[in-house]
Amino acid sequence: MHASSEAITLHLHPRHPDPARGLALALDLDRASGPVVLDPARLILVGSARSADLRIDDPTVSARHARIGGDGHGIMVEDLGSTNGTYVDGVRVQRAWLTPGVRLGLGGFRATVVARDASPRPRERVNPSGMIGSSPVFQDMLARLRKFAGLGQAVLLRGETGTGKELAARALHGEGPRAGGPFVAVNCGAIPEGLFESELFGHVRGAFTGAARAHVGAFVRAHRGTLFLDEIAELPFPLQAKLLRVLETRRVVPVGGEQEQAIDVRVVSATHQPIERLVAEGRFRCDLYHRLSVLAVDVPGLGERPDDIPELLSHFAAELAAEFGRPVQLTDEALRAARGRRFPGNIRELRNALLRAAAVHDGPLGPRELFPAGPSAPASTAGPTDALAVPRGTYAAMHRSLLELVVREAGSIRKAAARLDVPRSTLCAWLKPEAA
Ligand SMILES: Nc1ncnc2c1ncn2[C@@H]1O[C@H](COP(=O)(O)OP(=O)(O)OP(=O)(O)O)[C@@H](O)[C@H]1O
Repeated sequence: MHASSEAITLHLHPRHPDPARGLALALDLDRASGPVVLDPARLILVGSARSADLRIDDPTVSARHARIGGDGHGIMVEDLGSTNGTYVDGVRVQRAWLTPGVRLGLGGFRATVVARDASPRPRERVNPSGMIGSSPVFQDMLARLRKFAGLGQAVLLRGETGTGKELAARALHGEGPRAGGPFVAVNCGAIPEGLFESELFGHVRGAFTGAARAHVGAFVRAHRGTLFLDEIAELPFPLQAKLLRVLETRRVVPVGGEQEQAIDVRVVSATHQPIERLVAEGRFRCDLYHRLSVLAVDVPGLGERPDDIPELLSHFAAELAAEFGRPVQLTDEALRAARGRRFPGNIRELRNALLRAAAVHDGPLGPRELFPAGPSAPASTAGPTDALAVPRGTYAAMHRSLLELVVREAGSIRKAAARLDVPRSTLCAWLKPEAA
């Protein structure tokens, strides 16, 4: 997912600025020199360029990354077309007010906005990375994320498309000890097969035709931070072995190069595919799967937390109101209708429905404005979607399909192996296609 590649950039208004406090802000960069006071009467240029007023020496920060300054009402940050984006509480923004307590991200660099003269304090325990939702299933997931954030191990995020896996990855990064390091997101589903190696590990100049310049790979860019590998199931099979080697040796060699480079990276990966089934079918390496899923988090779809839908809609309405500079209101009827609807594209689909409605209609938005295509099948009619059909073929094929069924039922190969009382490696071997 793609907060970083979304077509729409929000002009976010995270909280209404309180002029009394909003004008007395400082930026806590976690430096020994203490927070940098933000002068409401002055615009400062923030970036990695030597000439920047506030220089941040970080490879993910652009030379002229953002501008921060007062406009008489409060202090704002404005992205200046940076490569890796400006984030407020985990949401990519073009422009946003800064208020005490918000987490400002410049590329992979993180800083906290604090009230001037206030000593930096840990953020109150609100949902991390601006993730909205109060339902028990969602709060359980957040509790898991918080617990895992402090650990160094790899995390696999599983969940349907649009459920917030990238936000969850950012939360793992932002709430953990690597928060000051870079967060680098790579969408494995969007990289042409021939470029994978170079994207992940980099290449030296002249490594292949067209490689006129050296390229720093994602692993090196994520050094001391987090590498988010989205759509990990799309990683071509031959690359899976290479990725495994890098994870085991903690060293990368750029394409065409000889020099190994040590890397210290936490890998968080995500998939909306039934990855255990892909492992069972021999399409995803079992050993890599185990490497990536030391810890796993299931990000619930909206179908599992319909009670959060009104809250999410109200949150997005407030964001859009700030962007459009006019109120965006939803009727109670619209909120009720949304709660009873299915959203296969989950939160992304929900937000886009509101965005479309708010762009077209000025007044309060009812069900008809929000869902002009008419009612969808109510949420409760969603039947079982992907029951595994066991083929009536050869004994070997049926045997494998039944094992796959056990893996899916159990939720992981490890659990399935425990249920069958066989070592994990044995189950992996049985599941290989050639074993059928
Ligand atoms: N809990 C949440 N609260 C507020 N906004 C959310 C939440 N979860 C997701 N979003 C928003 O929904 C959109 C989709 O989220 P995200 O890209 O993280 O999903 P994803 O699961 O990674 O999607 P994909 O599988 O398609 O890559 C984003 O705009 C994100 O900001």
